[in-house]
Amino acid sequence: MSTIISVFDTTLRDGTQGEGISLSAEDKIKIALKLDTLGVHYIEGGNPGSNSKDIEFFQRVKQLKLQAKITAFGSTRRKGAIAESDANLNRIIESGVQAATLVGKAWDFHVHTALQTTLEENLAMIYDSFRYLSSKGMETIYDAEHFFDGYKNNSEYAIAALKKAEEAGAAWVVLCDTNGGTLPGEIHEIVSRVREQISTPIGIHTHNDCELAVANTLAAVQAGARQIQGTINGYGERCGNANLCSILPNLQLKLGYSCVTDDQLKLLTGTARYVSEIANVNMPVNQPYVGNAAFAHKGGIHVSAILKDSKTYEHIQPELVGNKQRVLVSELAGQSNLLFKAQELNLNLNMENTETRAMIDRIKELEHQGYQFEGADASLELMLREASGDLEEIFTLESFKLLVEKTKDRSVVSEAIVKVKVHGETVYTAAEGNGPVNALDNALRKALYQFYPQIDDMHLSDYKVRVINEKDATAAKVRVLIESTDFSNSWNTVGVSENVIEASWQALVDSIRYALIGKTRSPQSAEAPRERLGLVNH
Ligand SMILES: CC(=O)SCCNC(=O)CCNC(=O)[C@H](O)C(C)(C)COP(=O)(O)OP(=O)(O)OC[C@H]1O[C@@H](n2cnc3c(N)ncnc32)[C@H](O)[C@@H]1OP(=O)(O)O
Ligand SMILES: CC(=O)C(=O)O
Repeated sequence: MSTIISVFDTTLRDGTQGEGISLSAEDKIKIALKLDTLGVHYIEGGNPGSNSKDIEFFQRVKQLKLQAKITAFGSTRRKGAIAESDANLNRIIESGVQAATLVGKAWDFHVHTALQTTLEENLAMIYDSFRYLSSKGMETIYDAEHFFDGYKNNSEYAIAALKKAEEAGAAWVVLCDTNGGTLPGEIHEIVSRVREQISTPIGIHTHNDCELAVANTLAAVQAGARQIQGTINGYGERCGNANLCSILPNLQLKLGYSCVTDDQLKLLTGTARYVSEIANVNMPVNQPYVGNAAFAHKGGIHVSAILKDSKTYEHIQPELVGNKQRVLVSELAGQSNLLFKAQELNLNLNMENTETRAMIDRIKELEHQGYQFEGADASLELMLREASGDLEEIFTLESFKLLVEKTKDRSVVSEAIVKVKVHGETVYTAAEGNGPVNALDNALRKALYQFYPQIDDMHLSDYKVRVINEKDATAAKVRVLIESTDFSNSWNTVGVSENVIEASWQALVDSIRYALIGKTRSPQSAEAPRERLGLVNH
């Protein structure tokens, strides 16, 4: 039977103390539902004594039937006051939650400097506050702020602070590495010593200022802590909190503790991405376990080995945390990368013949010129389909012209004239756009619509230009990356040239070719009358 670890999520409280993170009451509700499905045991919703958004959250969350306990956060009573009249403590009680977390000082230096009171008064503040909330039938959790710094400075006082909370009914005493400056060995030693003196279950709350929050949490658990506090994606004050997305799989898959069920652990990647979407913060691609690149293989030697057995370059099966294996194709690719991609696409690429080697050489040469296929899967797929003879011709370009006009009384208008050949027929169209690329896109679609009406379902969703060799100033090459979407998919294409219009054209054409793979319609069955579209035959 594996040891159960209580998972306390503070994304909605400490997470929102991270720079750039702000969650509405509605956002918090959505995240709480997701956390509940993930199986965390406590969800710290916020600080009802702080703002009305958090008060709204606590009112609304009561209507939901969650498995997790919702906890409200606050601090011990103000110095020189009585707990029963403390506005923040009363707000916690009024919020109607089952559990409360109170932060209280455990470092004598903080008592003198931040609170500017006596050591005795701080102990009384802890005792009174816990006694008051416990008397209201609440489960109380003591976040012993700066516990490790306090213990190193005055261990007797730090332990006395824990004992006061224990005496007053705290269900958990949580040792906080508030400044994030403690090292794993120290954490292990101090937690072990505390266990000898305190019978209340111990929790751990660490910050990531030395990039050790996860390691420190693991060290604490190995020394006997049984509650872990942390946030999704490690959001939190300064450098962040301990990242539950790393802690949960480390504890469960590596150390044999039980945090959530195996099925819930598979929801981890989805939860991390969902929370980052709601928080509007891009997830680092290389985030362990849940990042997009956590199981992405780029080096040819790696890919060659994972094709034989994934274990060669993967420390766990990505599916255990809901992630998946990916293979990137770049100038570091070998034939194995292409073989993997071809298998993924169900393409018959013959590794024995010289064409595959030629294809790798061509990809490497294009990457050298500035193309980047790892961010342009659709352009790569088109190349692979072409090489395996599995690509129908959508159209061929005869010519295009662009006109950009700025007049005194009008804003800038771009016009594109496109001449293409489709199924042997020459089509000539003109269209305006709010920029040259948009005008080209519009004119090309107009030309193709009668043959491929499905083209209406897709649109460009992102357009990025990057100068590749800055030194050459305006003569530099540019790389254009286009993201396109239809109702259910999105895909990326790339173009490179010294001319931004040409680079955009390449990426645009790839985007449209990709969208129309396997969707050719005969001209006879086209639905839209050519006249309506203003098409001219040549
Ligand atoms: C380690 C942590 O992450 S603790 C959590 C930190 N999170 C937050 O601060 C976010 C929410 N905070 C808030 O909304 C506000 O700070 C409030 C509502 C709590 C308090 O606001 P204010 O009354 O305006 O006080 P302010 O924030 O300026 O200062 C904090 C006060 O709390 C006191 N205080 C700090 N810690 C404690 C404690 N553990 N117990 C009692 N009082 C405390 C400070 O001494 C200071 O009092 P002072 O003004 O007499 O010096
Ligand atoms: C309580 C808390 O957030 C800390 O001590 O870091």
